[in-house]
Amino acid sequence: MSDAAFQPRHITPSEEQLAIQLRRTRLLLVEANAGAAKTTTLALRIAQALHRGAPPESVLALTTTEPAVDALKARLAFIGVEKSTLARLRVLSYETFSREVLAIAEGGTTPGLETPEQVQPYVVRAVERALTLPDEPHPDDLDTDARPADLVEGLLQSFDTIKGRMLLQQLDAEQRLTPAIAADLGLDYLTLRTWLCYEFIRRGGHPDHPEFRYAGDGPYDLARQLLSGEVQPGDTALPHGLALICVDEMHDLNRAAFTVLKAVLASSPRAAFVGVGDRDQVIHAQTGAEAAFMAEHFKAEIGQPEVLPLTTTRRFSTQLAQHVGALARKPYAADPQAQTHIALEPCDTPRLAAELIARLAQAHHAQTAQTALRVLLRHASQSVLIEHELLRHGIAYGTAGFAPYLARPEILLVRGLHAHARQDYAGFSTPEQRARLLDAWLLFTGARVDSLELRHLDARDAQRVAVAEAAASADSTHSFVEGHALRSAQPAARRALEATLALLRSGDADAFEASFLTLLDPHRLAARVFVREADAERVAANITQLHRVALAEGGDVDAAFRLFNQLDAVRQRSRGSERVVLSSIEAAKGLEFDHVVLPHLTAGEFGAGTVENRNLLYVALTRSRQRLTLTFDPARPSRFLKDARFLI
Ligand SMILES: Nc1ncnc2c1ncn2[C@@H]1O[C@H](COP(=O)(O)OP(=O)(O)OP(=O)(O)O)[C@@H](O)[C@H]1O
Repeated sequence: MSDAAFQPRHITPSEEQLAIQLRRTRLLLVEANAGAAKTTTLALRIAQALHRGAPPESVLALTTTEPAVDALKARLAFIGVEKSTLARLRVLSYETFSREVLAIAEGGTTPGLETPEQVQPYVVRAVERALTLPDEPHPDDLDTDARPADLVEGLLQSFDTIKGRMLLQQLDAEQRLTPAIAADLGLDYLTLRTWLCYEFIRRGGHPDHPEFRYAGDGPYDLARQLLSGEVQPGDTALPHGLALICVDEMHDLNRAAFTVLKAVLASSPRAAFVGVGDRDQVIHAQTGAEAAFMAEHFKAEIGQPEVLPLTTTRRFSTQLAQHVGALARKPYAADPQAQTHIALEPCDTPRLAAELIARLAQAHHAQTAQTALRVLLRHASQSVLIEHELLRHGIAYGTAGFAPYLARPEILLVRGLHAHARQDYAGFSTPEQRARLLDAWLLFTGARVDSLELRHLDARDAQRVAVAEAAASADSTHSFVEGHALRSAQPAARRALEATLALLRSGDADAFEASFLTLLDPHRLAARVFVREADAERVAANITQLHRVALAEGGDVDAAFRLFNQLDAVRQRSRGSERVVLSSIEAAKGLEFDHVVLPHLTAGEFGAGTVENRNLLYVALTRSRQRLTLTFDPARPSRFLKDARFLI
């Protein structure tokens, strides 16, 4: 085995980085600020292990999300790890890793459910079961006037916490569950009872594996089996003989993932471990993420780690580091060579901010350097006005973390309402566009496809076939909306949609301005369909923004909708852009961009002064390299601007 240092491409490691790259210690932790080269240094450490002769398959790197997986792979490629080697390394999210281990332990894969809407029926059944169980010792504590469907959102949030923190595994197996114990766990009794019923339904009746797994169930199920001894460290299902185990974004560890990590370490006792994280980047506290897993819990349950520093951010200037340090209330050193230009742009209205962003994007495209401009948004609905402005100027852009506004189901529905009212489907010229439009109609009307000829198919396939047939022409699309989507809509949805259609048929601009949102009532329309209140709010916000944009186009309602159609055609013709991207903050975690624009740092726009919002802002600000542009309404600046000393 050679111990010469791996020589990376593109960078010269600092002494601190080299110390981490070369350290062979069994347990090594690095806690450092955003941009201090944690992911890069983890990549260097992995490359060093390969350089020393470790087979790529003997390296396991775990992290929280798929974007974080991609960020680490990108860093490995950046420093010169060959593509063929990269493909053999195991860089995985906890969820994927745990499900892979469980598939081996259980002898087969378990179906995954992706959305809250897919798990909703199971949660509703669980509530109904909890409310009707015979011999319930505390029936008064289960009293609720709410409909089970209205409880689903809150329950799923509590389930995230129960799973991530492994709350029930903290109790004795024999302990009887009482309202007092529920309160000790920070839950109400109905939630606790429903959780037990939900797990009974999810796991019951299947001898080898659960009926399904939803987000967080991979690490939770594996951790549970590890604690109960069904899977043990050293079992063949777990990898062993690993040379190196790494964890990136370690601040996102929760109890379930930590339990999995402990078993991975115990199964490969000779492996070296390196974990890196930054406690101010915790944005998933609801799933039990806690910085303590890279500090006191680690020490108590795994062992005393060696701790090495990465003291200096390599990404941005000292000036920006001072602002971010003030926000996070911690020291923040930066590379004195790095230059980041910070521009504070007061914009009295969102429209002015959108115009500014369009100008910045245009100038950005005019540069020859292939640099990236990323507009980071707190809410997807904030993109409507900005995208509209970009499209009007023919400026190519992409999106990350959300769909382009003209393709969002609720916007398709509104455009489809207008197309239906006017019997003009010019904006939906291909069968694919009409199929997406019909999917939106079915989503918001709650109408089901119920055709004798399609009875042999399951509900989803039947809908796909029926929609594809109906989308073949504009006429058949119109008939499907009239004869099916509207006719079988739930009565309240149908009333709202028909009233909106009548309004759009009238072409009356004043009525459109005054009554469109009241008649359609997008929040209620969405609340009937989506489980999460946040989703209903998002739908309502998107439609409200579209309405505003339509009004700003002048008095002619039909002309505004024709413009949406034209802009959608522009969007589809342009191949999108990787150089100018509008994105959620979550989708930018772990990444960096030459120019970051953070619009709407205005009171009430970014969110209240909670730790989670502050950490989101911290993540957003620290993505920038050479330029950072912040916009805000000077009459109502966000308090975060003061906390970060951008404003006095
Ligand atoms: N030795 C080096 N010389 C110059 N630049 C470096 C060096 N090491 C890392 N960098 C650069 O520093 C920047 C930040 O690195 P990296 O993304 O690894 O930081 P991080 O701590 O993981 O950030 P975050 O916490 O935001 O995920 C990158 O642009 C990277 O290329």
